[in-house]
Amino acid sequence: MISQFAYLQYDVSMLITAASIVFILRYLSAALFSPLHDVQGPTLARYTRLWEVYKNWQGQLEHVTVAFHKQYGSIVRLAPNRYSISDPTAIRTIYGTGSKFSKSDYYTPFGAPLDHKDVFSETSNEKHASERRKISNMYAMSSLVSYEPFVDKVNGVFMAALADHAQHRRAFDLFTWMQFYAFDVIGEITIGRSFGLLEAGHDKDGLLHAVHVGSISYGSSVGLIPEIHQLYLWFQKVVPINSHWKITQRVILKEISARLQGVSTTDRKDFLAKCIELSKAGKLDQSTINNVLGTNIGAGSDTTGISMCAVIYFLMKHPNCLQKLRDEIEMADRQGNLSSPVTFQEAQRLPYLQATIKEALRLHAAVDQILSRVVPDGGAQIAGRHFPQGAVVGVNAWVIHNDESIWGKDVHEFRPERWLVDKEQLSFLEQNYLAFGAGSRTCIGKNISLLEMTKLLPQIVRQFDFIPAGDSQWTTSSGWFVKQSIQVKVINRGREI
Ligand code: HEM
Repeated sequence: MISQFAYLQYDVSMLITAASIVFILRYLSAALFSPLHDVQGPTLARYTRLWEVYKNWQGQLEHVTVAFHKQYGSIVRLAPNRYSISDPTAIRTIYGTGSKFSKSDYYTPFGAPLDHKDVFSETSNEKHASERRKISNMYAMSSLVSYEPFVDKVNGVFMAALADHAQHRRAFDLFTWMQFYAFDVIGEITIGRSFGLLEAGHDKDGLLHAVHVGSISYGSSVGLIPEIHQLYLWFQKVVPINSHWKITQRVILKEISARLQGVSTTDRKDFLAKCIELSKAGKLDQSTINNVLGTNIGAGSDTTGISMCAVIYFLMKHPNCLQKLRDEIEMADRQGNLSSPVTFQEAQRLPYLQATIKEALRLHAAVDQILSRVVPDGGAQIAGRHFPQGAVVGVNAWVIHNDESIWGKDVHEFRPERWLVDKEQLSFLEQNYLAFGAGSRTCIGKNISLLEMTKLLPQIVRQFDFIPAGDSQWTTSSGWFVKQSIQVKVINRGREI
């Protein structure tokens, strides 16, 4: 009996050793004999995806990627089969019209754990195109007018919160409050009610935490080893855990059911109302509705919060730009070109405001990683070399926005004026601007975020001065989104639009 057990132990250890050798040999041969074996990057990234997972966990991947491009040139290896490209021509090749590159399975863990994927996490180009067609009208410029009253309402609450901070000379974290603002607006626009974060002054229902942990942190790390996601989904079926995704779903399902039963207001033209209308016309099914509402909350809140925080931060650090913006707003007001509150249409006619937003997002793009895509059948020529099909490639906004050959010697300076150029030069800059992504997978919610930013900023900069309440430099931490942290105070200038 004892000797049989010893044999069994021997067999098992032999098996483990053999499996490990096969595993290591597979990795080594892939690293040494791949047609891309000579692409440079951190040594560990040649053999394992864990290097990028570790860097993502450390929260500075955008800076690390920029630094590696400086060291190694236009192609940098991030993992055995993942490459960051800094050559501007790659933007058209990878994301341009008619491109056959598809999203890599990095995106899958960001989506709902359902067979029916949302537009953000769907990897098939065909399925994505059909899903996006069904919902795009709700995000179109023509739909924005119906969302304006919701933005105005939350803007009012936000201005009151700032006035209260000013009156009590209270220091607060700028990003956190911009995040409260952005979540409250997206709540109003999407499900018909604000999440009440500005009024509460804290993440009262744990929604921000749930989105951060369940979608962003989870997606950005598990996306780098997506096989884990399949295991997690299987595990969830066996052990019914209270996942963070379920927390956001509960909020959404509660609102849908209230609306269908006529408990909540039905005369609003928000996303929920539009989805129900489309569903009654047989154009949307239940899971698409859940996906639309969930994606708005997951993809449309932190991004806008980060971007608003960036605009205010850079204006605070550049009083001359702040003054130019104020002059533009006051001039428009004197000429009778600004209503109270400022309409989206009026804000679009404020060129310095538009330039300021673009410049802030250039220097601080919300997303820290490459927008990864899979090289299609037949391979592709990118940045002067052939990539075989199946290789994962992408351009990182932080890298391209730091490229001196595009933006000039003052690439690191905050200078909104760089956007106030003739049509041809502007179109060149915009082709190299990735804050909202590019091509068929470009941000569907861009106009909504611009609606929020361009309406709120004139009000804020006119009425308040922001000053650092401690360290004047923010700190940042990334993991798909690059979130900031800085304590500020506001001073009420006593002027209102
Ligand atoms: C300033 C705010 C925003 C920024 C910086 C931003 C950034 C981005 C970026 C970079 C992408 C492309 C991702 C990729 O290719 O991998 C994207 C896609 C997306 N964004 Fe935004 N976003 C913002 C606001 C919003 C809002 C307000 C919504 C919804 C209300 C939204 C919903 C989406 C969706 C659904 C996609 C996927 C589109 C597709 O694949 O067809 N975003 N966003």
